[in-house]
Amino acid sequence: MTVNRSEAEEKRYLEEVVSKLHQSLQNLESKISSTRDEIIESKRYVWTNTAELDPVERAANRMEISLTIDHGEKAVLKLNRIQKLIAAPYFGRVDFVADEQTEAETYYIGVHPFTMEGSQKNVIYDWRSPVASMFYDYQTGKARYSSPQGVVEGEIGLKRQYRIKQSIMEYMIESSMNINDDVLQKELSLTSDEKMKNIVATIQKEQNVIIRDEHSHEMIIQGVAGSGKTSVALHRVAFLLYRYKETLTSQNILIISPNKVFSDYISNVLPELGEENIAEISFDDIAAGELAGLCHGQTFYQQVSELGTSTDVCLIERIEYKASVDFIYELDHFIEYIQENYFQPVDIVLDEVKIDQAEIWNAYRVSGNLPIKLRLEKTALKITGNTKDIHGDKLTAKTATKIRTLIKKMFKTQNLLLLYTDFYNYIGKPEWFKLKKTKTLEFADVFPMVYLKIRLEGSKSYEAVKHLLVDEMQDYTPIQYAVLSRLFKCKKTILGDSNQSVNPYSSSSLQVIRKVFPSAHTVELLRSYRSTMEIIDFAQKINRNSKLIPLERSGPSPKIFRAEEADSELNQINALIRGFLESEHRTLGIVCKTQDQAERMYHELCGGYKDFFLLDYSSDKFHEGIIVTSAPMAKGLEFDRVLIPFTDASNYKTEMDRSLLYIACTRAMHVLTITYFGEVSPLLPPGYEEV
Ligand SMILES: Nc1ncnc2c1ncn2[C@@H]1O[C@H](COP(=O)(O)OP(=O)(O)OP(=O)(O)O)[C@@H](O)[C@H]1O
Repeated sequence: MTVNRSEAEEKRYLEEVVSKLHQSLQNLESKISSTRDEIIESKRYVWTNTAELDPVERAANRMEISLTIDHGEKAVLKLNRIQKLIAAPYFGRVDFVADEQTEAETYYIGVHPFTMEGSQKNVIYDWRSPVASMFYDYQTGKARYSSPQGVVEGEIGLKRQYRIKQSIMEYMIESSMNINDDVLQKELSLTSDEKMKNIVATIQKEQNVIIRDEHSHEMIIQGVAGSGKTSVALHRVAFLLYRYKETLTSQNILIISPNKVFSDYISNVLPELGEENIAEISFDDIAAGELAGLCHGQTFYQQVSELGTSTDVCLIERIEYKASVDFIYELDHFIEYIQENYFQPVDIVLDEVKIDQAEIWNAYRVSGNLPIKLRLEKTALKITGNTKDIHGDKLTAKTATKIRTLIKKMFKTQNLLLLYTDFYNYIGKPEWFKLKKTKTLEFADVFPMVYLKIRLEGSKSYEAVKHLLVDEMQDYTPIQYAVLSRLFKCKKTILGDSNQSVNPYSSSSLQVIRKVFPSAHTVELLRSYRSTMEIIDFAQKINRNSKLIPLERSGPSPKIFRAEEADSELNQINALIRGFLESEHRTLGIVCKTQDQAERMYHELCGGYKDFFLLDYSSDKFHEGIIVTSAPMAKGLEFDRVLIPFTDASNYKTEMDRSLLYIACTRAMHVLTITYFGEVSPLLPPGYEEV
């Protein structure tokens, strides 16, 4: 029998669920309050009876207090979830009858699960539960899901989606009406939030496959702009934390993110899903940690800024070479070469001890494929362990230390900078290694150096990390991935879009990344959710990706405004800002090509507006309001409206500029406007000029 068939019945049922939730909330509140009293009382007891209690009793009391605190904290967590559920208890429903059963079960699906105290029956199922997967994977008709007991086959008789706000049902949609698109359209037409939000109510089938994948050791997600890569990766984390709750905690998951603003922007998603946030680190942080005390390096963004203005072909040549897969092979060859040729043993004659160079060489040869320093260590230990002095006695500690030092010195040099310089001599291209200043590397040399260091010394391990997320994969070179593989042996989810590189000279295509991770499972996301069809269409004319499928959501056509004079471009921008302030939209991104241009723009407009912010490489917060920034910084973010200034032919002309322009355009959800003075950039499509 189908329960709650009509809308009126659904509304009544919702009231019933909300009332149960309130009841549960009250119970929890009184439980928390009595737990608090209990803790205070226990502490007072220990405090006032300290003198009489023996150490065992004191320890037992402390243990009891800590257990009670633990229970209290769990109750507070549950209380927070119940409070959220009261506002929106569930968003979906499936009625499913398993093949061997006669009656359909009704499953209401929400962000968190809910069971009344003392009852076995779930009132609300967690969106990550096995049965909830059918909500994302099937319409009505034949369906199946995998449970820990095996695959369950059957039929979905009814499927519904709801939008509930402040405990009130705003709408409910039946599955027969192409629900996904309808509900999605409604969700996507809303104005942006200050932070990225969860998408549990509208996860799409192809996204669900990625979220629930349990088997891939490495998963690569190539997705077009706005296809939900970042959202999906975060939901995947939430799913894995649920699925492997016994062995995986948020402390075991690390995300390599492009910058702090991006980390702040995504920081709401996991807490919204009831999970703790995960730690983040940038590639620059990893390099700084590995090279601490040895040398400094230019950062990725400093390199991008330099390339924004430099046309130094030698610099570009150096960057391109070091961003190739062949470069890793050559560096590996060099490391093999020095292993064989830089170790030059000689006879040791010292303190009544004589060791033949052949013996040392043998010990070195059988010391295996270890990082060079460890190999030398092992060789030295082996020799000192096996050697006797001329009287047949074991070596004294002092002599053994001297011999170990001598053996380690038989390796030509362990100075990293010297070794790295030697590499370029070895390949016959000494001119390809240039320091920016004393002990400061160009960014293109930072990760080769880290790689060399790991091969020389071994690596500081990140063993606590059991799952690594890498966002914006296109901006990382093969050597960076080679470093990752050595530092992180854990499972990885790697995501990005090859069309959104902020540095085309060192970007990695999907094919290249697959060469580095040949056994990775690769998936593509082709549907774009962020921008209206008009904005997607415009962006596609700048950087075509024939595979991209826009979601059918319409809005105003992008506009290009030409300023009559240099000064009037600023007037035009002020008028567009006023238009934004009068609209219902909450975020406007003024996205310049470079950080210098963004700073200039910020200072020219500053003072005129409140909620006006500059996002630069040192920023760490994403704000609502008017945000002036550069395309490299805006990567990964989104705004209701985007305004791209200075799009004249001299500012946007190279392939790198094309990529930056594409990134800037695809940050817009609803409105895109472009301004310029002089000659329009040839990268912009014709037919959008406002007259
Ligand atoms: N299934 C979905 N339901 C609702 N919104 C979605 C869905 N998938 C993606 N979105 C929305 O689309 C927008 C883009 O998502 P996200 O930033 O995760 O995409 P991305 O592929 O990482 O983008 P980019 O590479 O362009 O930075 C976000 O507003 C996100 O909430």
